[in-house]
Amino acid sequence: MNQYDVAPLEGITGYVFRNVHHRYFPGVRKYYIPFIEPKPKAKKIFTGREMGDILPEHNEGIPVVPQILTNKWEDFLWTAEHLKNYGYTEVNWNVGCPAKTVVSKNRGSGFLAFPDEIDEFLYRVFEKTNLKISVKTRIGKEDPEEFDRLLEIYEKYPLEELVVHPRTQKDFYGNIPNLEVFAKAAACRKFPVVYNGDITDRQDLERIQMRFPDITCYMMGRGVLRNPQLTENLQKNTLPDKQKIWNFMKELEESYSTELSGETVVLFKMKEIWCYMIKLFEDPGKLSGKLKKAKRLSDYELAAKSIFEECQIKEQHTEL
Ligand SMILES: Cc1cc2nc3c(=O)[nH]c(=O)nc-3n(C[C@H](O)[C@H](O)[C@H](O)COP(=O)(O)O)c2cc1C
Repeated sequence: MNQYDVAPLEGITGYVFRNVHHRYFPGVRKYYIPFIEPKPKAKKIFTGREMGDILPEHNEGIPVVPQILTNKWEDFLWTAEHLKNYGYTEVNWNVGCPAKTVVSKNRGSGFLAFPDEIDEFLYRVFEKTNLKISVKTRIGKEDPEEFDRLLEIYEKYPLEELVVHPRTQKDFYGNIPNLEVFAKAAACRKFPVVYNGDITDRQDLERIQMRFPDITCYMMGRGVLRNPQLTENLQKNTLPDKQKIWNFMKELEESYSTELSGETVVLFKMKEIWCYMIKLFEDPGKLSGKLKKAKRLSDYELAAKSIFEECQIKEQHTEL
């Protein structure tokens, strides 16, 4: 039986999204919390956003894993110990983020260019903590060939699991996931390996699955924004149900309106999801423009409702 995880998507899959998603589409194995950046010198351990995301009362009954973004093992351990105080038993390390601001500081996938430092980082972390540590990685900074050495290092440590997004930092979200390189991770017997990248429907999943029958766990990010029912559709072998997705979007908007202050912020949050969700529909045409231009929630709601009422869900596979 396959299992499905929801990827960390900074600014999107926070606790509000997570709670509504879990209510509508239960059965996700793990929801990853978007990255937390250690701030050992700051007055507050966690920012407001980070705190909102990790509070146990914001995640009741939801399987969540927090994620840390740093290239300093001391800072990782410092934050991980604080997360332990909130009841977390597993922490994920982000060596995948391709954003320029992160990579320029040799963090996220920028750190992949320093394999010896990665080795030292993991050695220190495993030496000093009994928390379960999983890693979310890309296959290299510049070149997919870098993955051989990286995998060799990962295999030295008892990782809880290794999530692999088979692109380099340089690929960003271009090119297609490199399945030849992913095959090397899929052959690993030291720890479970999770596939992540470009899964939007059953067709995508089956393509990966045929090639890697031993991989049973899949993490999905943008595909869940395109179709929030994706995890359920894959679990139950069903197609997207417009009414259910509409109800989900309505409740998400209500939850954001309760948790956030100001119509503009809620509008921004909903529109961000629509950047991906619009690709679920056949020919949204002018309605898509109306939704993008909406300045009030009432205008947004009208445009969103019209798309759900007037446009068919695409049967054919679409790019993300
Ligand atoms: C808007 C956005 C925010 C993201 N934030 C994070 C993050 O906080 N931590 C992380 O490890 N990856 C982050 N990612 C990467 C995703 O988790 C995922 O690895 C990537 O989107 C590929 O998977 P997908 O094709 O299923 O979307 C982010 C991606 C996007 C598009």
